[in-house]
Amino acid sequence: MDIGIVGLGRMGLNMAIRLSRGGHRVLVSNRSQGPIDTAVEAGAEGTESVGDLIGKLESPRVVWLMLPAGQVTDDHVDEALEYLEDGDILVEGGNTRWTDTLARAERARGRGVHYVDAGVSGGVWGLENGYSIMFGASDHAAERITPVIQTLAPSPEAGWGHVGPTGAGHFTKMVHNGIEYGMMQAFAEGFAILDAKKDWGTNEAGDEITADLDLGQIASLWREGSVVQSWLLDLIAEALVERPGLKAVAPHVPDSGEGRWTVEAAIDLGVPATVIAASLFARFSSRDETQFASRVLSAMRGQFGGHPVKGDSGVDGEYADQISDAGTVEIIPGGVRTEGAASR
Ligand SMILES: O=C(O)[C@H](O)[C@@H](O)[C@H](O)[C@H](O)COP(=O)(O)O
Repeated sequence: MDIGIVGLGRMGLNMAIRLSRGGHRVLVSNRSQGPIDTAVEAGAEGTESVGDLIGKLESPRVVWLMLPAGQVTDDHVDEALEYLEDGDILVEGGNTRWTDTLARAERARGRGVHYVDAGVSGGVWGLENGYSIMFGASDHAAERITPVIQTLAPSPEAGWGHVGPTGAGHFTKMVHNGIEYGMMQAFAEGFAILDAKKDWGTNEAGDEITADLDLGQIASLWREGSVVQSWLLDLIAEALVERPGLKAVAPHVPDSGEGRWTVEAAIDLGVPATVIAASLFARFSSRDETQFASRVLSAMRGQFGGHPVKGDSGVDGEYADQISDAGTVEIIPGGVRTEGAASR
């Protein structure tokens, strides 16, 4: 069938290619020309603008926006609605906040345009493996877009679904990503514990035995037969085998909003989401350069207990007077060991 794809970033370009390979007539529009050329090589037709793309589609038209969530998507929804007509379908496949989707669907309804919100998972691997697609739509729009969904999905029968009315697609994808945060955090913490373990007691001669665990080996062996086997684990195994220690990766984890919205939804609905909330806050901690909360904690301990307080440059800090009273400070895994410290 005819479909127009607007936005040829990491996701949109691969989706356009997969749809072209699947035999659909795919028209593409993008701000820069390079991705258009790549899509055209794969069988798509390039266009000059959103208006040009919509003008060349057969009615009733199906236009799929695949853009970064937020203002860019909002602007393109309005632009597309200028050209779309009664009975046309506008699909929005970004990681959009579901409440924004409802507002945009309202604007589309005012022009007689069916609005479909598609949660699309699979990342850069989707081109070859297919995308998991969860979409919200009216029954009419769902039926009309099913042929393209089946081509994008891992198979025509599986990995996709019409999950509810408009809004339900992005709501479902939001929760999917909340789960993703929790699973990622659990794997990350498990491997951090494995990485920290070095001491294995003493041998018969009384010598201490120390040895690092091979995390790449452990991740790889878990891939087959273990309860925690998963695609995320596959990716961890590849990363740890190729880059042991991950020294080139900064311990700084961004987020695009889905985890925050999942926690907000949990609060609105009164549903406990302890793991997802903790994993979201762990990402915030990774970016907290000031570590102010930890400074407050350490200062309080120093004040109420006379416990040693480590300064920014070793033991010489703002609380150096307390430190000298307390003795030397040594940071050890799992806590602070002090020598000669007056303790209560
Ligand atoms: O299902 C997926 O394919 C991913 O979830 C994908 O959508 C993307 O990689 C996340 O949006 C990253 O989200 P954060 O930036 O919030 O980690």
